[in-house]
Amino acid sequence: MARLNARGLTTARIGPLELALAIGECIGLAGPSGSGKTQLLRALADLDARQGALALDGVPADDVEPTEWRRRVGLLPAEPVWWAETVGAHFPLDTDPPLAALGLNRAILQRAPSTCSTGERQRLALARLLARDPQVLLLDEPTANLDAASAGRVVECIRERRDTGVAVLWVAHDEAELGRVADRRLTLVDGRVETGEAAWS
Ligand SMILES: Nc1ncnc2c1ncn2[C@@H]1O[C@H](COP(=O)(O)OP(=O)(O)OP(=O)(O)O)[C@@H](O)[C@H]1O
Repeated sequence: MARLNARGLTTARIGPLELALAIGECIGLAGPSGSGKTQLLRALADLDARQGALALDGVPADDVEPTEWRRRVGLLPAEPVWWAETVGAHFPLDTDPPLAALGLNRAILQRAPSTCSTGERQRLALARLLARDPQVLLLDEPTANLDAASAGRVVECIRERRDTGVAVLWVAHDEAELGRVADRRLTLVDGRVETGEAAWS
């Protein structure tokens, strides 16, 4: 059974398309700018109006509270939003976010988000997402603002989650990065899945 399954998924800008993301699988999603990658992630996270069927571990999205669906199917946007005064206020209570694994010091939790660098905020947004323990990770260019060392930490962190059964959909423009992280790759063109390749190295 697929961890995340989409059938006939259609929004104003994508589809209809089929997608099956297996337990412990990382699919790399490529495609030209404007092809609909972000829109696909948003549709899977149930953030936009859509048609078609979505299911998580066989349970239809319509049978799951939208907030619970979004906790289980976690989206890391390309431009994460910060609303509270301190970084720490964005983290759920009683959780242990993987800050050290992402090269971040706990002291950063006391700071205002605006005082953090773009790359720090990108990793903090990932830590915030992982702290909620999603079963599916939808990652929109998660290493776009990072140096090689930080990007490597992100890759390791996501691999560890994948190895525990989390399913990952990883959007990137960098073919080499997708080659490193993805079990297989899909390409989106004009909102439709154009190619699916067999397993990468
Ligand atoms: N709210 C909106 N109103 C009108 N058009 C939109 C809206 N949101 C997205 N689009 C359009 O939908 C298309 C797909 O956008 P999307 O952000 O999914 O592309 P993408 O593949 O993620 O691109 P990139 O690689 O540049 O991030 C684009 O042409 C975009 O301009």
